[in-house]
Amino acid sequence: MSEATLIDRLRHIGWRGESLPSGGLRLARVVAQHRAGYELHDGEHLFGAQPAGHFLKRGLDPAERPAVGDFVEFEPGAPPHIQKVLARRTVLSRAAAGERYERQVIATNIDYVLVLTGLDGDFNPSRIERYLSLIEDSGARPVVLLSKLDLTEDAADRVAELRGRLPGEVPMHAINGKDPASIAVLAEYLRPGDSAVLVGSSGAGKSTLTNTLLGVDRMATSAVRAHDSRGRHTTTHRALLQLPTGGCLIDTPGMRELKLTGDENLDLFADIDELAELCRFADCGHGSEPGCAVQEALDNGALSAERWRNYLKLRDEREDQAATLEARLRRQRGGRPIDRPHGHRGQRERD
Ligand SMILES: Nc1nc2c(ncn2[C@@H]2O[C@H](COP(=O)(O)OP(=O)(O)OP(=O)(O)O)[C@@H](O)[C@H]2O)c(=O)[nH]1
Ligand SMILES: [Zn+2]
Repeated sequence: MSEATLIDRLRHIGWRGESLPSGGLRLARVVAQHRAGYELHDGEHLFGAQPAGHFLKRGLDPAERPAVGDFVEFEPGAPPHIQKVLARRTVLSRAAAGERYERQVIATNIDYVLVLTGLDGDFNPSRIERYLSLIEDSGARPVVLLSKLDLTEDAADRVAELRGRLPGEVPMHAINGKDPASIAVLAEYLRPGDSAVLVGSSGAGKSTLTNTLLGVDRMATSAVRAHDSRGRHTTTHRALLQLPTGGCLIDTPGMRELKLTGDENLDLFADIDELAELCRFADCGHGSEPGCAVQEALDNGALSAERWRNYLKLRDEREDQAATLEARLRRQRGGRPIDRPHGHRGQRERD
């Protein structure tokens, strides 16, 4: 096969590089990760692969291991072995569940995160703010999608409420996920070579919208559903979908439970920080202190009580994560010789 064809195929699944690897290595994208290994896609075929030994070394920062979305150089064979992870253009991460702090890479090289919420009972601005806070430092751009426009009578009010709450630069679209007209609305985020992930709670309409974007008819939809119940196998099939618009959609189970990492600035709430600067006391607790600018804004409606509560919640969660992270770094510094093999590690994590 010609080099041009290989490059063209890789570009369709989001590769932005110029030249293919030499020395017998080949290039592919990680589309799924299982306990038993990785699934790679080269733009044409899906196949299993194992990480080379150096990725399994103890003490290696988990963030350096191959992750969903990565472009990797692999050595063909049975099985193929991943040798190298190419530089990532964006990294989505979250705090791993559990008592021990761990920052986990969920997906890389994602251009757009489509945050989907139903305009019906699922509508929840606080959840949208949580997603946006997580995406904040990833390099990926968030797009807020409000589904079930056709089912909701007060859609316009909800859209206006959210528009007033989110920063103006975050694109927002109210859609009917079943209507093929949505494809045109979303096409600018799904252009050839772009990668998107679709996140949102159960029932928000992720499968429905995915099928619409794929142009799958109803029969095929139920076939996809039947597959879904079989779990792991489905992830394989649906892990990287090449859409007719030219972009690709990455479906990773990692996006389902999202915890802050402790590194977020909560930029979304910068106005609240500015407000707090105006309080009479520098250490104002924003409770019953006189001259509290936050209370004043809550009283006169400039700041909504719900948004304030969500800010406090996300801030507490971030502080907890940051404290756990700090404690872990201290343990690492204390417990290891200075001349340790991965000396760059602590440095990176402090960034
Ligand atoms: N009328 C209408 N129904 C929708 C729309 N989006 C989703 N639905 C319906 O809402 C229900 C849930 O949609 P799904 O696509 O299964 O939701 P999901 O986000 O994939 O849910 P999980 O698979 O549990 O994560 C289905 O009955 C869809 O037909 C929409 O925009 N309009
Ligand atoms: Zn105050």
